Amino acid sequence: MTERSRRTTEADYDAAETDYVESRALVTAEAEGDERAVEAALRPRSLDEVIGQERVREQLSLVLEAARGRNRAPDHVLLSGPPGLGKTTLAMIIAAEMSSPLRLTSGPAITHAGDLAAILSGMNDGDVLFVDEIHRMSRPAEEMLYMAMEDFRVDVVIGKGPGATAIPLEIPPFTLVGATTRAGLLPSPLRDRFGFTAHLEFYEPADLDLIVRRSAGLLGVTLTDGGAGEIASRSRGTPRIANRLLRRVRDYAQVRADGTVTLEIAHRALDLYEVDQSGLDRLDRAVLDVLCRRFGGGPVGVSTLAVAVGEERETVEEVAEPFLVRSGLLARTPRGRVATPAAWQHLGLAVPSTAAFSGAQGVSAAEADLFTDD
Ligand SMILES: Nc1ncnc2c1ncn2[C@@H]1O[C@H](COP(=O)(O)OP(=O)(O)OP(=O)(O)O)[C@@H](O)[C@H]1O
Repeated sequence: MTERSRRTTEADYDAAETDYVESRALVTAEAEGDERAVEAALRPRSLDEVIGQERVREQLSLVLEAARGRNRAPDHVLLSGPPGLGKTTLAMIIAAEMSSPLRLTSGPAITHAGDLAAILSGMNDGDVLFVDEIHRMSRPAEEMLYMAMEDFRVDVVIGKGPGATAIPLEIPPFTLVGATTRAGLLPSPLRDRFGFTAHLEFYEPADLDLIVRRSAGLLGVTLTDGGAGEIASRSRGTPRIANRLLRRVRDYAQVRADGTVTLEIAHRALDLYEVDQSGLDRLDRAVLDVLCRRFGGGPVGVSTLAVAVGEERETVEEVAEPFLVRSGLLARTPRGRVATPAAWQHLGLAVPSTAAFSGAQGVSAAEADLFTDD
């Protein structure tokens, strides 16, 4: 295991432990101004506390209950979906519901097969291993994982070339929970080894409303119906954003008003933070702006778009794009990303009669990338 991955794993593990061992340390966390700790304290702890995602919740509850009944580790679970929808939360809940320790790591931290072997060799019967961003694991580690998932065994290769020897290493039965924002990037041998796959969808405003109210309760924030609704409707279907906006609106209410989050206060605060009525933030608007004003509505490749807005391709692709597509403002086509008529209207621009969107067929991000040059 490399020093970097050891540090990542241990730090993550410590963070998970802290989440679970300590009670909801909101007061302390808040006093220390630690936003990450506040976020951790807002996480639902059991499936019953999870709001929305009914189908995933029901399916997962069945998988876990059956495993508990058989007194066996549940099948490996793959969670996919855009950031902030609750993948880490669900991984923690799986471990908690199985009363099993949780180990956390991430794909980018596993740079060598040896890193993975070191993690796996420290596992105990029934442990849950959470690998975030599993699509970013190195190829040799990925191949080692196939065998570990299926046979609970890995071959650790010692040495190089003709003198190399493979030492088999038995691993106690464990449950792998993989999370990915890009399920399409997972090679099918890996995808097929997950016994249960759940795709998390963006949340409906009514669910976000409940999430905002629950978090406000935990944070001790007084909030009116209008205030909750306004935050929910600007949260881009994402609980993490709902919680973040709630914290910013709370700051505004505390400093500029009497502390109560009303519709008016939420409205003013979110305008100040440049989150518009549809929940689009600066990056979303920058993507649409560049697409319409600089590239005439597209089609344009995602890498070009990312350079034009000064962001990483992954950020545009994984953070901005899914919400823009879902909002009907952007389409992925075989020739590149295209602004829809609604995007022009959203920016207050006239829809050009020659808009590239006419007749555009929406395709998945992976398909769109097959055709574009970036
Ligand atoms: N269903 C839910 N009900 C209530 N709160 C939720 C729910 N899902 C997520 N949250 C809240 O949203 C925050 C973000 O969730 P989480 O970290 O699990 O997302 P994620 O999908 O793992 O994101 P990333 O991929 O960026 O790590 C959590 O702190 C949690 O409080």
